Amino acid sequence: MQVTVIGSGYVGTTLAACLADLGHDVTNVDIDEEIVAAIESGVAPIHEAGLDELVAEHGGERLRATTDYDVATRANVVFIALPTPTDAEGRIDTSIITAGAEQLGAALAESEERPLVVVKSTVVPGTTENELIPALERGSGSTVGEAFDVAVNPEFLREGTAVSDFLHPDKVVFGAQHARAYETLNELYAPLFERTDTAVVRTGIREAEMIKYANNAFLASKISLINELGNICKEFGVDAYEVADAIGLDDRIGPQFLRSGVGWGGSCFPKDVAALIAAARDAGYDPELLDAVVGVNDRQPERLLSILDDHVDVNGERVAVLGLAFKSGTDDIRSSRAIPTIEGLLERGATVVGYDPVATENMRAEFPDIEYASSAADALSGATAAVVVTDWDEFAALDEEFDAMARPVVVDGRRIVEPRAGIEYEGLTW
Ligand SMILES: NC(=O)c1ccc[n+]([C@@H]2O[C@H](COP(=O)([O-])OP(=O)(O)OC[C@H]3O[C@@H](n4cnc5c(N)ncnc54)[C@H](O)[C@@H]3O)[C@@H](O)[C@H]2O)c1
Ligand SMILES: O=c1ccn([C@@H]2O[C@H](COP(=O)(O)OP(=O)(O)O[C@H]3O[C@H](CO)[C@@H](O)[C@H](O)[C@H]3O)[C@@H](O)[C@H]2O)c(=O)[nH]1
Repeated sequence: MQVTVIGSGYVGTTLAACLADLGHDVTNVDIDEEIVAAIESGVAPIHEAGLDELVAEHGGERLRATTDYDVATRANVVFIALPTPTDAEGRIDTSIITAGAEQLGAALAESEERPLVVVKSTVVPGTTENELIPALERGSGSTVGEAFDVAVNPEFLREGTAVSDFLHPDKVVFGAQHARAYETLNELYAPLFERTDTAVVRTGIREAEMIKYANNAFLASKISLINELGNICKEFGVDAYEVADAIGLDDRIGPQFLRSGVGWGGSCFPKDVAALIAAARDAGYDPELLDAVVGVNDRQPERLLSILDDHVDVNGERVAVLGLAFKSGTDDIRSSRAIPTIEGLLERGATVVGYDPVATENMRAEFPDIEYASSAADALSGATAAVVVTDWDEFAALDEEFDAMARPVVVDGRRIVEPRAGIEYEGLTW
């Protein structure tokens, strides 16, 4: 099929490269000329395992890129994968996606066929019907069902494993109003369904929008719950990881997302939970549990630092922050727990030295005045304490590097460092 993907960030590039790999002719549209040039020359514009290979294989051939929305006139399916950030009050900011939909509508006015416009971005229930369809109609001067059809197909990939998640999903969700839209999506995903045993959820547009938020709210809540239980475990001298392993054996709970520690960050959980809370409140419902989920998450970095305070007064001392990315496997620092951790250390008068295998440059833009080390060993050398914020595998192998610390206090927010004789080790929830 002929596919256009509007927006070529984490989701749009992964989606386009994977669809090209499944045999479709795909064109990414982005306002960023560097991204367009990279894809056209077969280079992935973002770091994702397996993406380089796909873009190298299909870029410039079955995978193209352009800044011109008019390419959508040739498409059977047009995905919208534009950003949906939050505004100052936590509400979803639909200005970018609405403007993009209107521009797409104008291009679709010239379409010979009736393409299916598929909302891939994460949008709160009602957004497609109340904002995106009207924007497409304004742009095209036509109505939904006449010049184009609309569906919602939320994305569940994780950063760091985006390609593998896309090609081996637990489920795909098709939200639509008419059989024709389900059939088109089915045809598009058919090569993937032939390879994998994927659950397909056929549902309405609002339901599909809500499933995405419910998914993320549930996962964020699961982590905040295990963090709350972990904090309680700590009070009783109980190892929260032993408890998590045991409760995870219950099929109704499951073993994933039970790693307690310094909390959740990233480009999705904080933004999506905030948007769901704001949308619920606007609709007249007070989401107390989700408020608490955010509250627990916001407090974990300060708990990490208060454990550090019990060991050492860091005022005037060098403190290493191991890990700056919001999780391992990515250079993304958006809402990383390292940010409040560094802020708390600076408030205490510490001299902060950060280390991350890939996220240093991104954190430097956020905190230009702290020191950055080129290895964990350099960060630890001469430090009075270290706090561990990201679960990079290499931190598990640290050993004699701790001997170079002025005082080997290690407070671990991710259960990744191996405790050993000679270090003053304490975990956040164990
Ligand atoms: N990142 C994830 O892991 C993830 C996973 C699932 C869903 N989502 C959702 O997918 C959507 C996209 O997220 P993302 O992380 O890919 O965003 P992103 O910021 O990585 O990428 C967005 C891209 O859109 C481009 N863009 C901005 N305005 C444009 C315009 N008017 N026309 C064309 N291109 C434009 C930007 O240059 C950028 O390349 C969001 O709604 C997000 O919540 C993200
Ligand atoms: O047991 C756990 C698991 C995760 N985390 C933290 O949770 C955050 C999010 O991790 P993860 O879900 O792996 O990364 P994302 O790439 O943000 O993916 C989430 O957000 C995406 C965007 O909406 C969704 O598509 C994915 O399904 C959803 O997992 C990170 O800070 C992790 O360190 C924990 O603290 N403990």
